[in-house]
Amino acid sequence: MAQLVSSWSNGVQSVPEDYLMPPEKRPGDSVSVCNEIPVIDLHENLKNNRSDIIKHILKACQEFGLFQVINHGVSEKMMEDVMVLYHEFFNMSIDDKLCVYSETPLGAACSLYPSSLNYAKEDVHFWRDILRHLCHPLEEHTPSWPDKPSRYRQEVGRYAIEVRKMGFKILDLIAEGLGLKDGYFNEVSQNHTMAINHYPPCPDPSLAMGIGAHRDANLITFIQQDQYGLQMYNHGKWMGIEPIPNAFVINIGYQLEIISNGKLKSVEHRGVTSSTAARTSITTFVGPNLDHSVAVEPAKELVTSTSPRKFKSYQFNNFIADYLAYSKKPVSRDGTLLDLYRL
Ligand SMILES: O=C(O)CCC(=O)C(=O)O
Ligand SMILES: [Fe+2]
Repeated sequence: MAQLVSSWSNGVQSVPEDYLMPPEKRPGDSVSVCNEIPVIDLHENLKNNRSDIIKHILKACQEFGLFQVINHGVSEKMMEDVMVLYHEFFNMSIDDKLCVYSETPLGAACSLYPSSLNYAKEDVHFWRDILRHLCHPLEEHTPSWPDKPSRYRQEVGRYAIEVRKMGFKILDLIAEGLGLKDGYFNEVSQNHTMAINHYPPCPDPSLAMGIGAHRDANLITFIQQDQYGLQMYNHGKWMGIEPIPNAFVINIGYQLEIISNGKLKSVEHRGVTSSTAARTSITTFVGPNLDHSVAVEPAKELVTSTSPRKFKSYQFNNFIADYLAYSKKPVSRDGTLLDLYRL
């Protein structure tokens, strides 16, 4: 239990040695918030011009691999309530958190753990705690979820349903933009996992990381954030993502890059800490299940004589094994995990 950052960091005056990032992995010079990252108003655009919004989304996925959406259909009240619920959750006593704490979170239906799935083998830890659980099918998974605060299962269950609906709506817009049929991504979207990150205030944010540079292994990710801290790497530099109340940040994962035959780009991103404010991000990962039996590969419709196939076919569980092995390697901008899958 002592490993949860939220259980020992309150009042700590300096960053403990096993949280000191090596210089090349530290946040570096001050990063400014980027105003060019598209903020797409789904309500206005869908009402007035569906084809414009599709173009807008595709352009964002090609240029940045990331965009924000507002008026997305998930109720603002629900988003606010769930954020308050998670503040309460991470402020609960250690004893209350123990019910879901796990030192071996990999493969668990629900667990609360520090840093990453790899804590025991890490040289340096990240300055965060994570509550992670499966969400689909809902009835199957809610019994494994926390039962404190007492409204947890009901409120988060409703939130998961709404975010899933929004997710499919956005995936259908992306499918249409790529020239794929409605519902094209349904089969590779059966895994719906929520990971709620909590980054307590850190005595020296220049020396630690909330989460290191990475790309997401899944198809697409939806993030609700309450404070600044998320950054993406683009055009040779790190850029901050502005926290917009009631918006979702949407970022493209490796599977969407591969299935789109490289037309959409996965985005490298990371999270920094603050010395004054705790940060909570409610992350929803959508992608294939680990036991997804059909090979993942570029959509046949996107492979043509002018756009030859770029990636091999593979089983998703093998990809995840490579992803976990790769994430332990030193950061290098010369290549990505995708090089292993390129033809
Ligand atoms: O905290 C965030 O905003 C991002 C977290 C993240 O990138 C992840 O959990 O994969
Ligand atoms: Fe991520």
